[in-house]
This record gives sequence, C-alpha cells and structure tokens, in this order.
Amino acid sequence: MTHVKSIIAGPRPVVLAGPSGAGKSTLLQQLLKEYKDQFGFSVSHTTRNPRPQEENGREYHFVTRELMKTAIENGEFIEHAEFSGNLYGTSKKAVREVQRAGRICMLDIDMQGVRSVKKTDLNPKYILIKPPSLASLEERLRGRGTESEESLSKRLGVADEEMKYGEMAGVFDYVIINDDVEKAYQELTEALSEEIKQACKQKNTLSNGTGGHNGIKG
Ligand SMILES: Nc1nc2c(ncn2[C@@H]2O[C@H](COP(=O)(O)OP(=O)(O)O)[C@@H](O)[C@H]2O)c(=O)[nH]1
Ligand SMILES: Nc1ncnc2c1ncn2[C@@H]1O[C@H](COP(=O)(O)OP(=O)(O)O)[C@@H](O)[C@H]1O
Repeated sequence: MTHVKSIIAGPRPVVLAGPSGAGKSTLLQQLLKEYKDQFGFSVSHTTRNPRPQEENGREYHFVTRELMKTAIENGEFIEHAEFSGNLYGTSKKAVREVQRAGRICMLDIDMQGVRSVKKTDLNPKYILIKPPSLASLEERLRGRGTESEESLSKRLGVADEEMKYGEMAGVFDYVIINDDVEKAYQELTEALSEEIKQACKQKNTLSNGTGGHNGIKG
C-alpha cells in the first residue's frame, strides 16, 4: 500500500475511467461547468503532443519524457502509465491543488492508472464510462478527428481489454453507458449526488458564515 493520504487531505476524490473515446472528457466538462465550485480537475502530466484546442496546464501539463521520468523518480506522482506510446501520470501536486481549493478532485485516468490507484490509500469513488459498443467507440474516435490511424488502432486495441477489467466485480462503484450523452450525464450526477449535496451544503454554510443559519437576526 502506497500512502498518499497523509499528503493529500480532503474530500474523497472521484476516478472516471473507460476506453479512449467513451466520453469521459465530454461528461467531465459538463460537470465542471455546472458545478465549478464543487469539483475540480486533476491536471495530469503527459508526453503526448497537445491537440489544437488544448492548453498547457488546463487539459494536461505537456512535458518531455525526460522531465516526466525524473519527476516520477523523485516520487512526485501518485500513479503513472504508458498509454498509446505516451506517458501519463497524476502528480501529488495536481490532486493537492484541487483539494486545497476545497473541491472534490476528479481524475480521468486509464485502467493501468485505476490498478495503481487501488494500491494506494487515496480511496476514490470509481466510475466507469462505457460506449454502447466497440463500433460506436471507433466511430466517435474517428469523428473526433484527433487521432492518426496508428494512434486510433492502439486505442481501439486496448479498449476491449480495458472494459473487461472494468466490468469485473468490485472494480468500479458505478458503470455508466454513454449512449445518449444527456442521459449519461444525468446518471453521473446521480452517482455523485451525495458529493454534490455535501459540497453545496458546505458552500452555503461558508458563504453565509453562520454555520447553516441564514444570519438574519430578530
Ligand atoms: N494512468 C493515467 N492515465 C491517464 C492520465 N491522464 C489521462 N489518462 C488516460 O490516458 C488515455 C489517453 O488520454 P488522451 O491522450 O487525452 O486521449 P483521450 O482520452 O482519447 O482524449 C485516457 O484513457 C485517459 O483517461 C493519468 O494521469 N494517468
Ligand atoms: N453520447 C455520445 N454520443 C455521440 N458522441 C459522443 C457522445 N459522447 C461523446 N461523444 C463524442 O465522442 C468523442 C469522444 O468523446 P470524449 O469525451 O473525447 O472521450 P474520452 O474523453 O473518453 O476519450 C467526442 O468527439 C465527443 O464529442
């Protein structure tokens, strides 16, 4: 067991995993927009090249392999993995920053990352996002227009196995099939309803500064 709790205090984080193209980013973007005070994104490091709309420090910290390897050796990461020919990893700092802001930390990681996190005491809630079929996954990944044929086939090549692991009993707390995106989003907010309720309550308490009372005297 790797201990990370002692350096990362705060509410229980949430892991979103599922094959590339399942819709994790789409659902996360909607959640982080609607509940921007309640949830925060764990900005991972990666050695892959940024896509046209991506910004360094927002979607990822885009770094060289050399820099990332050194940081891993220095113990700066909770977990890391090689995916489709690139390194990806969650730094302790990324999670700490979200926790410090009083938000629930959302991690978007692959199945290797899930396996690694399970060996730590981070103890997140695990949510699996699945596409309705492998055919629709391919269609969506092609439609996104971000991948070369090589990268596409690498992603599809591991998707089936990733889902098989994800579907094993006890690995995930919730499984959401992202067929209709609005329905999937609703299921996600239901899976997080307790977190949303708690975070909103806490925010109200903080904003009126009275421990729950509305502050109006008399
Ligand atoms: N283990 C691990 N996986 C990550 C991390 N960040 C992203 N990933 C995963 O890496 C895979 C590829 O991510 P990306 O290149 O952004 O492609 P996309 O998920 O298809 O948009 C996805 O399965 C992500 O969930 C991380 O910090 N650790
Ligand atoms: N329910 C859905 N129906 C159709 N297309 C979708 C749906 N959800 C997401 N997409 C599209 O599929 C592609 C992959 O989604 P994305 O969120 O990037 O997946 P991931 O982050 O899991 O790799 C994107 O182009 C996105 O707009």
